[in-house]
Amino acid sequence: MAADAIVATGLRKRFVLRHTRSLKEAFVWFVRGRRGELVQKFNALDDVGFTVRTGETVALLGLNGSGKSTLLKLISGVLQPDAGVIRTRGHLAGLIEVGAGFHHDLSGRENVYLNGAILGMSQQDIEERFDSIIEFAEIGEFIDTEVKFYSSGMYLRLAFSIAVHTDPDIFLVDEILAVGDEPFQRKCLAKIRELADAGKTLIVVSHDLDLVSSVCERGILLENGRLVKDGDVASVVAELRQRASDH
Ligand SMILES: Nc1ncnc2c1ncn2[C@@H]1O[C@H](COP(=O)(O)OP(=O)(O)OP(=O)(O)O)[C@@H](O)[C@H]1O
Repeated sequence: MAADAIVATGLRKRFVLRHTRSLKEAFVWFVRGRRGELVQKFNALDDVGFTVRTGETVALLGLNGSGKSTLLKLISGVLQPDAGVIRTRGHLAGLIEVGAGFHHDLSGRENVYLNGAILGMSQQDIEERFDSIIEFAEIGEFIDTEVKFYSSGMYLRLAFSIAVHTDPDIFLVDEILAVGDEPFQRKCLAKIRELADAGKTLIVVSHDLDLVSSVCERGILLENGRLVKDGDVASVVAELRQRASDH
């Protein structure tokens, strides 16, 4: 039986909704003995729990602001939950914020080494995979150009290529297809399917419901930070479409 790749229980993430208060509001708050909170907070995720088995392909679905990216960031460890526990097993990689680990003043080549190291590759791993990373990214002669001059598509290509070359057990994908052109989207998709066929665990966030239906077997639906449905992708997509039309 497959092991658990991700176990999440009782996850809560709170964000500040409003920082600024008028001087009067701040004064009233102060003279009333600082009761309540001066900043207004809300739960971007509230009591979210689920288990993903190794090799499962899961789509995180929901309308804008429902908490999908926040959940992905908790899984990746970029953010820590305010309550609850998240555990992952194996090497994790993915595209959460495209090129987040990139250093703007460094060239593509230098960023491959930097990013590769951040994602857990040794110097030797990177050297061995370097040509393949560049070839997949189709960066060509721009490899020695500083990445601040890259287009958003070029950024995406390089970041995606580095991430897939780290040989992850769990691959997280957030709206990857948004900035890539069509040929590159197809290539990414083929790579993602290849990872899924190789038994890797995939977590995908996308508003392209046809795409996630074709890539993922399971769907998790979030609404206002709460998990409202978890099941086979077709039924969860149908539920989301229903809720969206009632919206
Ligand atoms: N760093 C932050 N500080 C404050 N609020 C945040 C922060 N990150 C996210 N939020 C808020 O948390 C809520 C959930 O955001 P999140 O990006 O997870 O939603 P999403 O489902 O991925 O949305 P979308 O489909 O629009 O990408 C939103 O209301 C968002 O404004």
